[in-house]
Amino acid sequence: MIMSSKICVKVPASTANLGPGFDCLGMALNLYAWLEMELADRTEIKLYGEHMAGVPTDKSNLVYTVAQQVFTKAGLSEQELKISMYSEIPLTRGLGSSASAIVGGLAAANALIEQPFSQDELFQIATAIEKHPDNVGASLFGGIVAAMWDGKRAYHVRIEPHEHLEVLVVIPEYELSTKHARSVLPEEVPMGDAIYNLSHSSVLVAALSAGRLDLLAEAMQDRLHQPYRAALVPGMSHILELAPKHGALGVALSGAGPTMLAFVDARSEEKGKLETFFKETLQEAGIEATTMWLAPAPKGVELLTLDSETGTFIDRFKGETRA
Ligand SMILES: Nc1ncnc2c1ncn2[C@@H]1O[C@H](COP(=O)(O)OP(=O)(O)O)[C@@H](O)[C@H]1O
Ligand SMILES: N[C@@H](CCOP(=O)(O)O)C(=O)O
Repeated sequence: MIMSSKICVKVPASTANLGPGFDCLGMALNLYAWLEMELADRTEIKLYGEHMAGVPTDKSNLVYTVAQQVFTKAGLSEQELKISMYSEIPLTRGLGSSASAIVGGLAAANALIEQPFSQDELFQIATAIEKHPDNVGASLFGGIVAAMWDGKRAYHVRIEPHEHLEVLVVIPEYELSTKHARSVLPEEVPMGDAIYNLSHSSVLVAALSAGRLDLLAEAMQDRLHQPYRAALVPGMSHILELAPKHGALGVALSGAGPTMLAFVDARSEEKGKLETFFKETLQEAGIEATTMWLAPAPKGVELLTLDSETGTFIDRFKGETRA
C-alpha cells in the first residue's frame, strides 16, 4: 500500500436533530476544523486555537484513535502519526465537534493510505463510533442529511439547503457533554409523542426538500428530547416558544445543546431583532453567551492541497492561542 506524505483536511461543524429529527436529521455549518496528518517515527499531536483546550495530545486523542481504526480495517498495524489541528468549533456545545474530529480523522487516515475506503464506508465507520449518523453524515457529505442507522448499517439522503437559509446560533459559555444531555432522556416515551415526532420530522424533511420555509416553525416542534433537556439549558423554553415571533423561520436546540439555533430567511429585515431577543433571553437567564451568524455548509469534509511554500495549512493558525 502506498502512503502519501502529508494530508490536510477541512471538516465542517454540524447541528443535529433540527428539532424533531432526533438522531436522524442534521446539517453541516460553515464553522470548520483543519487537520494535518502524516506518518512519523513517534506520535506527536499539536493543537492550536482556544477551542482545543483540554483535548488530549497523547494516543487517547479521538483523531488518533479513529485513524488507527482505518489502518486496522485496511489490514495495517498501528501507525505512529504527526497530527496538527486547528478548530473554530466550540467543544461540547452541540455543534458536533466530536463528529468533526471523527470524520476529519477518518478522512485524513484514509487519504494517507491512498483511499481504500469509499465515502459510504467512512460513513459506516463514523456512525459506529459516534452513534449519531446525523452529525457524522452532515460533516461527511455537507448540506442537510437525513439518516438512519439500525446498529449495523447506516443510510443517508443528502438534501440541498435552500439558497436563502441562514442560521443564527447562540452559544452559551458553559459546556454540556452529549453524554450528560442524553442521560436525562427517558427510556420510553408515550405513543402519542412518538407519532408527534414522526409526523413533524417527516414534514420537516419534505419542507426542507421542497423549499417550504413557511412550514419550518411548526415542523421543527419536538417532544422527544427538547422538553427533557430544557432544565439543562436556561432560557431555552422561552427561546423555543417565542423566536418565531421575533423573525425566526424555525428554532431548535442544536444537537444535545446548550447551543440553540434559528433558521432565518437571509432576506429578512428582522435579523437584528432576533439576535437581540436571543442575547437578552440568555442575559435574563444569567448565562454568558455568544451569538454567531452562520450558513449551511454545502460541502462536507474536503482534502486540501498543501501550500507549496510552507507545506502546511496549520502554519497560518500558529499565532493563535495554544491550547
Ligand atoms: N478536534 C478534536 N480532537 C480530539 N477530540 C475532540 C476534538 N473535538 C472534539 N473532541 C472530543 O469530543 C468531545 C466533545 O464531544 P461531545 O460531548 O459529543 O460534544 P459536541 O457537541 O461538541 O460534539 C470533546 O470533549 C473531546 O473529547
Ligand atoms: N442526536 C444527538 C446529537 C448530539 O450532537 P452533539 O453535537 O451535541 O454532539 C443528541 O441529541 O444527543
